[in-house]
Amino acid sequence: MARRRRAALSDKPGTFDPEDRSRVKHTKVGVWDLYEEIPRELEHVPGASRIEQILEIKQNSPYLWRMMKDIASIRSCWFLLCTYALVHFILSLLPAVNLWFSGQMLTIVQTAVETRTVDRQLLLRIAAGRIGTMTLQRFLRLCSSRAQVPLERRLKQHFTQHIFRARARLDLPTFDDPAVQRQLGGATPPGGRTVAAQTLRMSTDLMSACVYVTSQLGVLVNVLREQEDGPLLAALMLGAAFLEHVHNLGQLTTARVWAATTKNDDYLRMQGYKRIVNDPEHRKELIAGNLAEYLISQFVAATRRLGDDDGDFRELNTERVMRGRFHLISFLKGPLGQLPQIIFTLRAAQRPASIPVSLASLQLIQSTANNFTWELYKIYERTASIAEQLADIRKLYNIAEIPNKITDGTAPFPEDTQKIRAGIELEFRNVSFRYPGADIYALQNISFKLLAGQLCVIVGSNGSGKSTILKLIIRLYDPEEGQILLDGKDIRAFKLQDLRQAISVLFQDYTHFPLSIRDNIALGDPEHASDNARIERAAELGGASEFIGRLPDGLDTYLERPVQDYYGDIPAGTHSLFGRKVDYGALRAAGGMSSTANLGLSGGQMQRLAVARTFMRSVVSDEPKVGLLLFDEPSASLDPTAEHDLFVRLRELRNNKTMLFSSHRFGNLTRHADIILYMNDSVIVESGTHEQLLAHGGEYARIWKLQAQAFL
Ligand SMILES: Nc1ncnc2c1ncn2[C@@H]1O[C@H](COP(=O)(O)OP(=O)(O)OP(=O)(O)O)[C@@H](O)[C@H]1O
Repeated sequence: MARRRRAALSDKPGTFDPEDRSRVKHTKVGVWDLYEEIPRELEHVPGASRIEQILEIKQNSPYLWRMMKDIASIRSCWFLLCTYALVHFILSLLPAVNLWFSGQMLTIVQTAVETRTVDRQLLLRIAAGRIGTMTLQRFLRLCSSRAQVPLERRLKQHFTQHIFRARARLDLPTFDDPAVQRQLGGATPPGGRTVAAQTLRMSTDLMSACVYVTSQLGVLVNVLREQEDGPLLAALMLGAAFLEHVHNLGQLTTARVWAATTKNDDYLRMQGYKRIVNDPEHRKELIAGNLAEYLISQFVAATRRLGDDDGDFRELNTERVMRGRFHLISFLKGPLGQLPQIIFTLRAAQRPASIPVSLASLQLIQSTANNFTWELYKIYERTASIAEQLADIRKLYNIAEIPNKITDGTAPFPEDTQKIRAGIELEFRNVSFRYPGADIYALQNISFKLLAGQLCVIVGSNGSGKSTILKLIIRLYDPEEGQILLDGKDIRAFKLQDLRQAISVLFQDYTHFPLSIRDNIALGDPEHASDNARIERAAELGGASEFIGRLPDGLDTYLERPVQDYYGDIPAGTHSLFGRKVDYGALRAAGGMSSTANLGLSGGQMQRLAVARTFMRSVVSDEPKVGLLLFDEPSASLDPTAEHDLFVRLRELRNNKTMLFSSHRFGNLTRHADIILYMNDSVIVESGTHEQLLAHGGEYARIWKLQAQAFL
């Protein structure tokens, strides 16, 4: 397995401070600044970092065992796994068999030179044996690739499910936590191959290397036993081969903790210019602003100023490492490699009567020694990649155990399922809350009570905390202080599953899933996802039926295809393929543009779909499971008629459900509200009914008059 450079973030504790000159070495690499950590322990002891890696391997090896057990438990993996391992075991023995044949062949030649006779039988057997091993080798390679493909596919399926499950179960604050994101990222290494497939290859490579080394050693001992001066020659040859690898060792021992950055203004701006020119997102401004000529001249000038320093970090760093390879040993290793032959020749000249070994066997010993040390060196050199691989396995398993920050409750909700028909009572008691990592309170000492079946509208300026109230009710986050009660009981006591089942929420920043419109609506109530009648009714109530009917694929239209089409060298006249517009540059996807832009759905239409999904959950159902409806600006993108229709429909359909709206609009809804909360700067400033607040003549009354005048 090729050695993979650890560029990812490690999950080790501690920090890395590039400014710490005592611990970090700084090197200029073109426009880049490379900071490499000097290993803390045994800094000047060669191989110290290897010891560290070996300890890491030991620590993580139980995870390898767990993965092997998991692999073995996958359907029909056992057979494939055994075949694959056996094939590689035999394959790694074959070089030694070949070597043995070579030795036999040399003996025949030697006898032929000395006695002028050839043992034909033996020669034929050896020839047949060599052909046999070559054929077997080809056959085994074929078997290996036949077993490897399905084996890796099954591993990928199994561990993709593992990752999917691990990600899907995380709650919002946990998922948003940068440390968790880093942990999740670390469990899915770049390059597409799964950790399991890489582990499989690593394990087989390692097994093959061990078998290879042992068998080569066997042959070497066998050959040397028959030679008088063999041990001396073997020592010389092993020494020469070892020297070659010592030279490489120096190259490959690089710091494991490092970081590179660039502050070069020209380089940064050039990358920015490239993005502007490549990204379709910026094309409008580029053309409208007549920026092309300016950008070209700036780009050319920056390239000129940078000269040879311009380049991606990896590219420049590789060049730097390659330059460093030429040092003394690289000049010496050639002549040193010839030393055994020179000594052999000198000894032969000194004592021609007792030439210790034939020149042919000398070659055999030399190539065996070379192979032997090379494989040994490779095993040693692999410790770094084995340590990394085992750490990857640990990370893969650990993501399934990331604890959620929102802890689950134990009490069922509602205690009496029939009671939900009458709505849910909601109370906030002195609730204060800050978003994770924020210093400022989003809610401060919020208290209000909503009786079952009441309609509440929260109004207030941007950022005053309206949406946050809704997010706390559904327990996306928990309050820092205070309590939220449903039917008189703290919501933290309830089972999360039950709580979220009883509440329906339409977020202001709702998202549509990259699925068909049908699935998007159906996900409002996964239990009835295949009930088309319900889906159609929800679409109708959401005011979405009409425009859905005009789409060529109707409910089966994909809002955003989760899979891109791939194109080869198709002629430019092809404007559509598979019923979709051909996107020649594939840049649209690269620029993050969704295909809803192609669909041509307006913001209001998208909002109607979101409302339809909410209706699927809350009002289409015959057996009411939802008792509290939360709407965050549900009409922000709707025209006045659509907004009016939506509110009328909502009031008609809600029965006794408790409803809570966050809104910027006064009038349409607030007039019907049992309670209005007027918020400013994270606190409730005024509360009461529309009439009460108008009579109060405070901020609510002032803004209501302002809005009313604007529409008069
Ligand atoms: N995910 C978040 N992380 C950190 N701070 C946030 C987050 N979401 C909101 N905030 C902050 O919390 C405060 C309240 O935000 P909230 O979204 O509740 O306001 P809002 O009244 O709904 O505003 P709007 O009318 O613009 O929707 C704001 O200061 C906002 O910047």
